[in-house]
Amino acid sequence: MQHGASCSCYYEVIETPYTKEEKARGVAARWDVCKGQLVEVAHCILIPKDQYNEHMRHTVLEHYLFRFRGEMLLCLGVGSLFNHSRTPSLDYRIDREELIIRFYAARDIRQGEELTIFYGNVWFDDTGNPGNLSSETCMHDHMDHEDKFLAALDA
Ligand SMILES: C[S@@+](CC[C@H](N)C(=O)[O-])C[C@H]1O[C@@H](n2cnc3c(N)ncnc32)[C@H](O)[C@@H]1O
Repeated sequence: MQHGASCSCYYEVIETPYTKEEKARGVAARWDVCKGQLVEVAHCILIPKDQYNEHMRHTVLEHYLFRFRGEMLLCLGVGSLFNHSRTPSLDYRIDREELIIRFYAARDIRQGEELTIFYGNVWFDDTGNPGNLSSETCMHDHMDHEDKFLAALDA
């Protein structure tokens, strides 16, 4: 079921009953998307390290931050609503200078399919159960992710 007004973009926000938020959402493709297609350009807010350590890591936002080379980014818009999958339909690249995350189709995606990203190995097992999260570990661990993405595009 769609939430809110529709738009001309590639996605729509959907309900995801398998996630446990009070209002559980994810993102789905509004139509077929080809591998490599740029799906979303999301602007981010850089979280100063001291503010992250003293405040944000103790809040729900800890579950929404992207870590990039030791820094924390809060991704605006639907960039914060992509759920995790071990076989994600999206990959992403972080532009630290512009504070932008670009999300690309990691493979051909069918209309209605959920748009997911890979959060990193610590978060969920294949059944969606919480993984071995430590308070030091943040949601989207970008380390060595770009190589994987570029390899996928070249395949
Ligand atoms: C970045 S948010 C994703 C959007 C979130 N579903 C929402 O409605 O706000 C990350 C949170 O979504 C949930 N989540 C994401 N992927 C999941 C999955 N594969 N299985 C279960 N919960 C998931 C977890 O609660 C996680 O803390």
